[in-house]
Amino acid sequence: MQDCFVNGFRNPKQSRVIINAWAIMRDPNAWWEPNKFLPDRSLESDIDLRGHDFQLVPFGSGRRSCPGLQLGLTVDQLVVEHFVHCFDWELPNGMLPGDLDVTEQYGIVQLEPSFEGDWLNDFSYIIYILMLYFLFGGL
Ligand code: HEM
Repeated sequence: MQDCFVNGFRNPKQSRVIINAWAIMRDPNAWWEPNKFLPDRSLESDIDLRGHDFQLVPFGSGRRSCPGLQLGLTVDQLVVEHFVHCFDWELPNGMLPGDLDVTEQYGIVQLEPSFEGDWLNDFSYIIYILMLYFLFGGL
């Protein structure tokens, strides 16, 4: 392992580098009206989310990208389909979508169990363990 330079910035060996996907997703050079929630922007797009187009990297890119990509996409789709199919959604007490507080909060998502609560309900953690089980033949 060696130090390296990226765009003139020195990265000492063994540095931990965190890609700021939030900033990439809000870069006006990469996205039209980046601060607006426009799901339709994906309809006509040929941007690849498997790590080949760097303006959209939900699963990372390269050798350490997410091995659960296909499972993640499948499960997400199934969950949303079931939610839409099984429930009638509405906001309470005549609330309008604009009344919802969707203010962002600063933070980093970590994949680890919550030992304080009912961690069995932590769906991500169970999926993660299953993935390890299948990958390494049972841990
Ligand atoms: C929509 C769902 C998911 C998203 C958005 C997601 C996203 C990510 C991202 C961004 C990374 C880091 C990639 C990097 O460092 O470049 C990652 C790594 C990883 N993900 Fe996922 N993931 C998802 C679902 C899953 C699932 C379902 C599993 C397991 C069944 C999984 C297992 C892993 C593992 C083991 C790594 C570490 C890979 C490594 O460091 O070599 N992920 N994921």
